[in-house]
Amino acid sequence: MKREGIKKHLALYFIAGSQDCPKNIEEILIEAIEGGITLFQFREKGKGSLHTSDEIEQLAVRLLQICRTSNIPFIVNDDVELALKIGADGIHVGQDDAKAGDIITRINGMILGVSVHSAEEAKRALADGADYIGVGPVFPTSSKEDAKEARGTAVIEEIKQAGIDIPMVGIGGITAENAKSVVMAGADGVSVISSISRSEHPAAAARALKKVING
Ligand SMILES: Cc1ncc(COP(=O)(O)OP(=O)(O)O)c(N)n1
Ligand SMILES: Cc1ncsc1CCOP(=O)(O)O
Ligand SMILES: [Mg+2]
Repeated sequence: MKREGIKKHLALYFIAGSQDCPKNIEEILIEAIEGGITLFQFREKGKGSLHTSDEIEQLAVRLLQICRTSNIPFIVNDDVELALKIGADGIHVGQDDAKAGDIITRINGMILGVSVHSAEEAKRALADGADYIGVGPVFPTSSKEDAKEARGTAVIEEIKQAGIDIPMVGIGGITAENAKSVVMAGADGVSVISSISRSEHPAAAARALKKVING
């Protein structure tokens, strides 16, 4: 699945690691899938995350199995080796991670996502072979300790206006209340952590987001 094929999966892109989940992450993922998420990223990092590589790999495999039974593509954040080892569907890297241009030859057609914060970075991600970009933080977030300043939908609009043709999601502080503005600005979908993972009812939270995005 490359650029055009990925667009439909970007509609509601759920990201989580155990640190984001007040209850069992597997239960939350199952409920999020019930609610209609279209893509999942395993992002085990930051305060409260698992420590050992064995624990992380075992959790990744369990979550991958859940996604496989529902045909939800499974993306690994940051860790190219883990993505390759467990046979993930894709890898997501940021500007401070392994460089997209360097890993593209190693990932054998896996989906490649890249985080960008400007039109310039979006242009480079496209040239490096990224299948999609994550743009943000759009709104302030508490889920990423080293998040950059939130820039609203301005960067999404800049990328669209510059004619950089690459599938994209907005990320950071997105809720059912503000998701529409992200899609209206030109994103193909939204990526969320806490709106789903910290909801008392993850399925209902995903459903509410989906309704706004599709509506
Ligand atoms: C879809 C999506 N967009 C952006 C990010 C952020 O990636 P990065 O800047 O590398 O930060 P970390 O998530 O690694 O802390 C993402 N993970 N997913
Ligand atoms: C991983 C990441 N990258 C930019 S903001 C962010 C965190 C998004 O989490 P939330 O949806 O809870 O604001
Ligand atoms: Mg990263």
